[in-house]
Amino acid sequence: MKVLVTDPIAEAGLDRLREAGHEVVTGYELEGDALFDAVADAGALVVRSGTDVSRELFEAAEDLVIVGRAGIGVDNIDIDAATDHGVVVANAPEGNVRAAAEHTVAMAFAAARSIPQAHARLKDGEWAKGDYLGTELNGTTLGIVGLGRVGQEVAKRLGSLGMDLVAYDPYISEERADQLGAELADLDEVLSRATFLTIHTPLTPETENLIGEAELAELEDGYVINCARGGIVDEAALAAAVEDGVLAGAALDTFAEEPLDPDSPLLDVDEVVVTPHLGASTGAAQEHVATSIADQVLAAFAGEPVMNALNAPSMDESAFPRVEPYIDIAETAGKIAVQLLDGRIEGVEVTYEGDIADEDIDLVTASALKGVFEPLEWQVNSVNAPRIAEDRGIEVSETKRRQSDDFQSLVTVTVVGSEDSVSVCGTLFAGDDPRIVRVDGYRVDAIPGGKMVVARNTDEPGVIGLIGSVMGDAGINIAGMYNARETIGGEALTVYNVDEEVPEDARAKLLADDRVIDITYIELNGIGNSRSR
Ligand SMILES: NC(=O)c1ccc[n+]([C@@H]2O[C@H](COP(=O)([O-])OP(=O)(O)OC[C@H]3O[C@@H](n4cnc5c(N)ncnc54)[C@H](O)[C@@H]3O)[C@@H](O)[C@H]2O)c1
Ligand SMILES: O=C(O)[C@H](O)COP(=O)(O)O
Repeated sequence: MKVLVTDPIAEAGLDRLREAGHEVVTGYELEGDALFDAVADAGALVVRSGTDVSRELFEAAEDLVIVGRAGIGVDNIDIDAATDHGVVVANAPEGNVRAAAEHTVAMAFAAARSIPQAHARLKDGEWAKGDYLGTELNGTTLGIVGLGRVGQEVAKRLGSLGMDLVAYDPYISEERADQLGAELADLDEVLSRATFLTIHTPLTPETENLIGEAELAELEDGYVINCARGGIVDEAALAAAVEDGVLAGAALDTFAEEPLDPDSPLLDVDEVVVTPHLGASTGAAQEHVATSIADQVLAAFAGEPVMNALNAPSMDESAFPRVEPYIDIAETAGKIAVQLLDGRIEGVEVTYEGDIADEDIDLVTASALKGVFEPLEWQVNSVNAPRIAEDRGIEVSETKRRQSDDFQSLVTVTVVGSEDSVSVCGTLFAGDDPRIVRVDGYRVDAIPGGKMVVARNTDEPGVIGLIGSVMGDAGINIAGMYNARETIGGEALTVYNVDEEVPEDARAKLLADDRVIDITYIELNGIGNSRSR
């Protein structure tokens, strides 16, 4: 597969992709049409914060399976569009946390002690010792906005340097804050108590311009440090507040527009320290995020769960072997069930019985939905199948039962229609042998793969013979046949695994016989299921 890498990542990550046999194409300068052309045949796109991964880009990227963000922030990626296009978005949320926290600490000291300014003057030959009277961090209060991964690491470091910690984060528990020695408070209180305010939230509609002119004024004579994302602090208001002496200083690593405009007012204010988004730029952090993303790209290519997927079910690696067979079984069951249903789909129920009920089954349910929607939709996969259900108002439910009467594990996919519903059950026999064991209430024993015919007919002598001879005349080899009936002389259902496609005319010939109620032909491998009833 082609992996397009549009922001620089560590060589270790690129090597891992190459060693797995993929073509790695780097295009750090790509923009506009050139970027769209380059992504057109890419299976994966790997980015940092420098690439705008827009809806238009997804539209141009027909083969794209995954966008890997070698870092944390995904505000440059349209995740909604990725989901619509069935593309997994994954990031590397752990690898650069300590680097970002250390940079934040460095920026706090840089602003408090005017290190860059004094350094620049001394380099110019000026001994400006009398011009700088710094602020001690020890004994002052640090206000933390966003007590997530980076915020917590900053709390540990600056707390241990003697700062009092007060944090604003509506999504963190009191207990966790306590463990860090931080007091939780609302934003106003944080602003009124803090001398240093450090920002560690993602950029979201909720956090955009969270810190504007009014908030800065509350921070009276304090310092703002932003190593999270530009746009959370209003840059013009910040420049003015420092310039006017409302604040003592600021230190910024991230900006609303990057690269920062050389005409930005921030650059005109001496007490504003800036770095060009360097928080994650350490060798260790870059190697970590690059290899993490490479591994996730390889997992996506192999159809395995992607560890840090943001828009797809993810799964613990150690659980995957136990769950993997049921992913295919559920997809097949969904595919069969939907094709046996008459009328509109109103809901999909997936039931897990036995050992499988103890597992993380999000991916199995997503796969069942993929099976249900695949005959109806192009480009459906386990990423966008839950979205398709939601968009269409199709209710999805999961039920788990630890007991299973007949099987060690059983997965049942029920497609609920406006008038009727159809259930298909699958299991794994000993020796990892997958089987469809019930179709619409009939006990069968069919292989869930290849080409399949499900026939419903009246239970009379000669019908199976008729089906066999029509198939034989059409040159179709029957590999397996599983017949079940309601009552003697009632309705019967037979599942045939066949080696060749069953042509339209053969199906028509069967349907012309009154004893045949319906014939459904299903191709289980690949898109292009056809159905004839
Ligand atoms: N400068 C850099 O190079 C660099 C490096 C790493 C991370 N970052 C950025 O740092 C930020 C934090 O990263 P992280 O890994 O700690 O993320 P995280 O998701 O672990 O933590 C973010 C925290 O913000 C909180 N939050 C969300 N909305 C909030 C709101 N409206 N008000 C208050 N709190 C809110 C969340 O509850 C969460 O605890 C992100 O923006 C990330 O992109 C920058
Ligand atoms: O969100 C992140 O991971 C950091 O901001 C780092 O961004 P970068 O990978 O573009 O340096």
